[in-house]
Amino acid sequence: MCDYYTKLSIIYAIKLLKIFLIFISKSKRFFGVIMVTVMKFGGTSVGSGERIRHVANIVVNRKKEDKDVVVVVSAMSEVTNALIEISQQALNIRDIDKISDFINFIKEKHYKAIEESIKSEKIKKDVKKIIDSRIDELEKVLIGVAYLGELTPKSRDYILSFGERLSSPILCGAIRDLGEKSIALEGGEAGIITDDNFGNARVKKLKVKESLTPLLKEGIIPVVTGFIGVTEEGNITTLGRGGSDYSAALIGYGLDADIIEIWTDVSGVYTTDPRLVPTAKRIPKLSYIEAMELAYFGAKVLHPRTIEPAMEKGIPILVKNTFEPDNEGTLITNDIEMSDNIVKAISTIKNVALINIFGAGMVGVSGTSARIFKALGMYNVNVILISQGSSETNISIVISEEDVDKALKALKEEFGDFGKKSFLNNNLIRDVMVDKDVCIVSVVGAGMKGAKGIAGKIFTAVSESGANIKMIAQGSSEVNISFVIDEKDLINCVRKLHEKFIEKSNQ
Ligand SMILES: Nc1ncnc2c1ncn2[C@@H]1O[C@H](COP(=O)(O)OP(=O)(O)O)[C@@H](O)[C@H]1O
Ligand SMILES: N[C@@H](CC(=O)OP(=O)(O)O)C(=O)O
Repeated sequence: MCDYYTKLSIIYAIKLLKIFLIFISKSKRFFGVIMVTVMKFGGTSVGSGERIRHVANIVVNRKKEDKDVVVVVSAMSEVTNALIEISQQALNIRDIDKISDFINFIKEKHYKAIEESIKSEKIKKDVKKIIDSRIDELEKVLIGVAYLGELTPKSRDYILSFGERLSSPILCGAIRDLGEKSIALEGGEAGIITDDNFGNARVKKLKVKESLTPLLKEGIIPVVTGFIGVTEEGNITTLGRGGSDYSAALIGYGLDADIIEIWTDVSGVYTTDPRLVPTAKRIPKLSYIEAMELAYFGAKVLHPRTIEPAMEKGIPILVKNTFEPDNEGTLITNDIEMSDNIVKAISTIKNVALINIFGAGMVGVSGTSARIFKALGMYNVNVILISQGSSETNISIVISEEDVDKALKALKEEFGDFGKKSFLNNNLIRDVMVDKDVCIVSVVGAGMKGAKGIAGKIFTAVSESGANIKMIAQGSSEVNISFVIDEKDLINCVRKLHEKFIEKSNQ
């Protein structure tokens, strides 16, 4: 009996708490504080008209829960890759017929999406008008590239921006079709102002609050292009591949959002890429630091720069599956959830190169590393991993494979010609060796901090998988150990680590 009354009072206490929380949220709104959810949908989530309509339904349902919603959308899947390819072809082959074929393909794809996602003839007509004018603009730029035989980083970014500038009006139309007010905006119009580092622009200013708050106050759902920003001079920039997640984080930061949701094609952040290891499991909770390490070291589900703005303001990030919206996904916050597993996840980066810089001349010469990194920085070469031997005769770095030529040029300019392998030449750098068929494997988990013997166990498992470790680095955060192996050994190595540290969790 007593049990019955205890249960009843708990139920009533929970109900009262819920009412109290709703009251707080409504009164916040009453006092002019906007409660915002930023929802970012990736390329696969808007990969067809049917999917766009499904996404519009998710957005509209959220709006009906009395939430202010800002949507950030990527290009339809494969469109950004196709834009990269055609811009390169316009430059190299300079074939106008190829450009016409591409334009027809893009037009058909987006027209089909409009037909499938929007029912109202009036809205369809409005959206087609926008799409027509953007595709016309795109065709002119591509023809310009072919005639001039010139593709600058600035014009390349302009071309790449069309992916998102075509998908956003369609999603906006589909939301309007479901009865909500919506406006499509470009990243710059939403207040993302960047420097002019085309291809990988950095944010200079955020005017997100000024741009979006008036719309939210009128009950409008802004649909913002992910991936792109604008310079103060008005040139479109891109934020790096996969950068729409970062756009969502910037908008969340600018609006002091309550939550930033990343809607994708998997049910959250997994213990490793589920495409690589089918037994990978969803991680229900991650700390910002763990998520940052995973994203930095290749977990494609999150763009590496997404975490920082959210972390700075303590805004939770929730990774959700568009095709399984009831799945809880992964919640990323400041809290460090200690699980039974010391190792929480494994991520990988392919298409990298290991550069080994040798030279006995480097011993005791202060500032050599600084000169190496300065030289690489001048050529915009991003260094992913660094390791220096204690003898100081060797520094190893890992960079993106596509940056190798630039890196060699930078080092030659700074240190003169190397390769003359004699100490008599008195060169600071005696030789530089490049290993291209390698990849990075990173093992991440907050529990690794201070855990004795974990590195030994990891490397034993790596050797059991048959892989040979070529370089090791441990980040200063101590929640990550990264190493380089041959790319051919990648799958076996990751599967072995996953089996040993995650599936059989007796670490
Ligand atoms: N640890 C991981 N957890 C989840 N997904 C991962 C992980 N590592 C890599 N991925 C890959 O990231 C993909 C989602 O990222 P992406 O293709 O950029 O999605 P979107 O188009 O929605 O932005 C997944 O399909 C998955 O294969
Ligand atoms: N469309 C851009 C930006 C992006 O973030 O896309 P996605 O969300 O589909 O990864 C790209 O492919 O790089």
